[in-house]
Amino acid sequence: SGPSPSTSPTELPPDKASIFADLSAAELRAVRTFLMSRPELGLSPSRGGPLAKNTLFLVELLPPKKRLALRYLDHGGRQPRRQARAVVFFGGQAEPNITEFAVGPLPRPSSYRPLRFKGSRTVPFTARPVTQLEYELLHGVLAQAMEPLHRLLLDATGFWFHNCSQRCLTFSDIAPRGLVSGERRSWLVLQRFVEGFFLHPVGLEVLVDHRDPDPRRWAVQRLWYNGRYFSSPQELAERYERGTLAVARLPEPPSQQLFSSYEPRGHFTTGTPTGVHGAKVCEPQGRRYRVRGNQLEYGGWSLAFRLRSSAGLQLFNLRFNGERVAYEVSVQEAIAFYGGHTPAAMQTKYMDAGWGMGAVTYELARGIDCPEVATYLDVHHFYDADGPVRFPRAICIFELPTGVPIRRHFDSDFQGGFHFYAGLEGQALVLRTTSTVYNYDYIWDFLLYPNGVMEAKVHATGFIHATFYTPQGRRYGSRVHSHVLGNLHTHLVHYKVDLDVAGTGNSFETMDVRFENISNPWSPGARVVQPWLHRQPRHSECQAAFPFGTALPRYLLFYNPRRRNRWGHARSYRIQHSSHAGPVLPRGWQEEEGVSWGRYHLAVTRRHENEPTSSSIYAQNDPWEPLVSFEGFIRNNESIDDQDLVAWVTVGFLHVPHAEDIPNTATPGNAVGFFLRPFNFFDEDPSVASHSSVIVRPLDPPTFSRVEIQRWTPASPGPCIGPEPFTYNGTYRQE
Ligand SMILES: Cn1cnc(CC=O)c1
Ligand SMILES: [Ca+2]
Ligand SMILES: [Ca+2]
Ligand SMILES: [Cu+2]
Repeated sequence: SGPSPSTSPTELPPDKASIFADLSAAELRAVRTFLMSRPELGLSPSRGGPLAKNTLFLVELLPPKKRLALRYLDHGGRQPRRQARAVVFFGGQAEPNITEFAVGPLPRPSSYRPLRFKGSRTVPFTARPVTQLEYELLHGVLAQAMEPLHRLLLDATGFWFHNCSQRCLTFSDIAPRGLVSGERRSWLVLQRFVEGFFLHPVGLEVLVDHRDPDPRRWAVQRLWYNGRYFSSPQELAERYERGTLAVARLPEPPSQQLFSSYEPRGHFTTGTPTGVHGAKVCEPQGRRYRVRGNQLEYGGWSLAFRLRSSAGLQLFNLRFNGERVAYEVSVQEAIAFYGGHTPAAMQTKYMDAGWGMGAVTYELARGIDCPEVATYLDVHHFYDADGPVRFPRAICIFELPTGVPIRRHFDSDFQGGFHFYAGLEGQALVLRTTSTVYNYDYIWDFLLYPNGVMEAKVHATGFIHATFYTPQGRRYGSRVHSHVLGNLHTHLVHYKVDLDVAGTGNSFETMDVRFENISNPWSPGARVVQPWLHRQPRHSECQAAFPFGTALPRYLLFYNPRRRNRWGHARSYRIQHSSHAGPVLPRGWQEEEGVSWGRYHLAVTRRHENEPTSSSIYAQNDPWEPLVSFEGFIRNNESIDDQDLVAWVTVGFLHVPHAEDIPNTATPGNAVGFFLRPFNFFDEDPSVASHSSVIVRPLDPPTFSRVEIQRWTPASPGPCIGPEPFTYNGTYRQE
């Protein structure tokens, strides 16, 4: 079970990690077969047919309870039962609703039970993510509604909608889908379907109410065209036919070198070659990491990983030299809240767990998304499907030469020579996947360094979510092409970090500097003003929630109050943000309730099994009465002294699109994340165990004609074998 390498043969995963492994294709099928066989559920296939039916939407691993997992991992206890989480859309009932079930035991399920959300909240049917079937029906309703506008669309864009085989229009849908809980009405941005269609809005936006399970009752409620609102397609068509409409006639898109294309155009003035391959990653003496099933080992690090369809990468049982640092580190949610002049722009508040963020993990291009020499793993998702869908090369793992040493020193004798030079070349182990949520591509990385540092990082790339340019739009972003506005938006990403620093009993304190003004002990009458370490133990959850708008202390320390290192310091790990985040909305304003985690740079809570995630797949379509209210994790202000703590980390940045976001947002400068850094956790830098160090000492100073080179790896790494030619498949098929 777990990811299956698309290359080297799968060794049997070590037992321990497999309790966290994603469900295999066979297990996913077994869950579906079992649930489909239960007459009381009345399940129908997801594809085709009416919306008003009961369907199995999502199947993924239901991770074991931490208590049972630790008993198995640390105390030789019984292996926890392997279960699945199954999300069922009961659209075929008089009172449609969504119910989640635990199904097991795997691999041969024989029972299921409902899963309860904290507060026993039920999931309204309107909160469900949009399915492929609903999009097909939306497309049909829109095409029908656009018929009266056929002449306008042809005149203004040269493209059209219905009965279209080429020069077609398409659309991007906006969420949230309305203004209050229970609504399901989406603004649709019409675009010309060319390469990079996200950058080709035509100036028409259409609001469709698609709440009813019967699509025959769906209706267009409003339209916006080139700066004006209309109540129906007929009203807009009449204005056009009467010639009283300001028509935005778009230039014919060129047959090649579209501004939204990656095709090379122009040249660099230096004339340095780009028509040949650049630098590559090389492993001249083979791999220095081990992947067995979903267990990853590198240097002192070991961890279990999975790629859950609902939200993405999730690490478990992170240990360094066999000692646990964290029980879980996982991506929770990624949001992008926009501003703009068009209705779609001002409405767009994307919450990507609601868009299958963990399931849109398309094929990684070898040598581009990851080095050629990386290990590529296939995964299976069961998300809005009728069986497991195989995503080839969805994960890659590789050792990355960072190009900067982990540490080095040149010990000068300040007389033209040196006492010694020493250095340790820098590498990190990278575990990577991507989420392509329509226009945007997130590159999700976890990096393991040999000195006990782990880095979580996300790069944003892909197409900006753009809207039709109007002069008023300049208040909300940059004009990036003749009819295109790049709308401002704030990206926020939320991580769950269940640190277990040398055990589950942890406490939390912050540390920064304050200044003291003391009499100078070696110069009577003089004063010394100097920094000193101001430690602030945080005893309760409210004391450990750091909202945007207040400075985050620079040292955020999680420690085991009963464990000290050799020098008498509490063994700690530090969270260090790399982020330029800010609030997406004022606190408490409508949709902000659905992303209350986004109020805080960091919040530290006591861990609870009924607080497994800070968001959900339902937040996007019902942010107003969120099923998961993160604020509720903090509100009861529990003690966090010597408890099993979870750190909830928010990182992000304000993105004001600019001309250089064309054709795509580029990764340099668009990465945020955080570090987990040992702070007196060890007695010294644990990377001293690495045999990659090199020491050079002069043998005959002051002539320095000869040096002694001490190393523990071969003098030369040897040749690099060139990679095979590039290949790419791009498909992801139900198996
Ligand atoms: C449709 N959609 C949902 N999320 C995105 C990425 C941010 O723009 C797009
Ligand atoms: Ca709490
Ligand atoms: Ca913990
Ligand atoms: Cu952006």
